[in-house]
Amino acid sequence: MAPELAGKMAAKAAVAAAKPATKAYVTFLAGAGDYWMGVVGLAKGLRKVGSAYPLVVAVLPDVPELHRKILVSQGCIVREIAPVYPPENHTQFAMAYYVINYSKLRIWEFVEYERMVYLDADIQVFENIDELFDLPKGHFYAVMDCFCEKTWSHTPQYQIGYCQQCPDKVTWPAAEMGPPPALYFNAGMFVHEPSMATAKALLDTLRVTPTTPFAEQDFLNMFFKEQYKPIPLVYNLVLAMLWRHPENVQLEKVKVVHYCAAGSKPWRFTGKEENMDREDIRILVRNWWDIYNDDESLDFKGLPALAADADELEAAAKKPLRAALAEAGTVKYVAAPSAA
Ligand SMILES: O=c1ccn([C@@H]2O[C@H](COP(=O)(O)OP(=O)(O)O[C@H]3O[C@H](CO)[C@H](O)[C@H](O)[C@H]3O)[C@@H](O)[C@H]2O)c(=O)[nH]1
Ligand SMILES: O[C@H]1[C@H](O)[C@@H](O)[C@H](O)[C@@H](O)[C@H]1O
Ligand SMILES: [Mn+2]
Repeated sequence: MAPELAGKMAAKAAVAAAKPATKAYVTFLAGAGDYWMGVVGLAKGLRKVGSAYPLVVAVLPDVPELHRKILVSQGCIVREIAPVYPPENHTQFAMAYYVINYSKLRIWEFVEYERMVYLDADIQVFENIDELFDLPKGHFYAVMDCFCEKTWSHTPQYQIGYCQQCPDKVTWPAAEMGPPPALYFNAGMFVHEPSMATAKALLDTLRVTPTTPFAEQDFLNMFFKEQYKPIPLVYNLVLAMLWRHPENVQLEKVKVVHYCAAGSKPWRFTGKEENMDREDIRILVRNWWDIYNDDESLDFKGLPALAADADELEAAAKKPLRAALAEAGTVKYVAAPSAA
């Protein structure tokens, strides 16, 4: 190659490398509680599977400085967002719940990214899912939910035993109840395209939409009804699928696990809640910890002053799990590597 051309190409490559990524994973963090551990686990999981894109963490103002520093030390891009309040005149006792969940809508404002894959902090990625960034644009991609858990008892679906995961088991009684409900996704994982126009439309619509039990999840389902395209459940295994629809699950093919069933958050797992004593659940929780405890990667390196505090936080958060595993006697607990 002519040296001139090679030089030009090298210059072009340097410009491309210097350009900020236009694709990124994004998660969301609220409060001073222990969800930061979920974000750390997720950041490590994404790194472990060799994701080519960074993890942006949208944080509410109430996330303590220490937690933000831990996330930065894990390679995350921390972005503060303004809280989104639910429409006026709605149940005050549930205010915190709604503020937390509706604030997720701010991620449409991250317009420096053309495409993002949103993942809840209670999600772990066990295989590379970068291919999701290449899906055709113009749609909203997410995995279909399951209606069989008690959390759904307020819905007609649950009351008649209908679930979109097995629509032939109990067929929808269209004669009495009208057309079946639209396909409904779990909002713990989705692929979206940030846009100020969409962000504005979301907030404007929210202002005139009554709150509902599944907060932003119900809202997004309503808002993106026409654009929604289901993707295979390997991209968001809602744990209840394991006992509600085992015939639909091939666990060895699952790439993304969503620890959303009651009592399943790995960092506060006790194994005592319903279904949590299952072997598959215990293994999935252990797999999450294996990634969380993996110190091959960034693991608080370079922030020695903060490490002591981080250790204290981790030790406190791990107590229930250690006790549960010791009790069960099935899993050998491996202490977290030293943060120093
Ligand atoms: O104190 C909290 C609570 C929640 N979160 C963030 O909000 C996300 C959603 O909360 P959960 O994961 O606890 O909720 P679930 O997965 O159990 O519930 C489901 O319903 C919710 C609304 O009811 C959301 O739609 C959520 O994405 C969906 O999977 C968390 O992952 C986390 O990213 C925090 O940071 N701090
Ligand atoms: O189906 C799931 C499940 O029932 C969870 O417990 C609930 O938190 C989610 O919002 C829902 O989508
Ligand atoms: Mn979740």
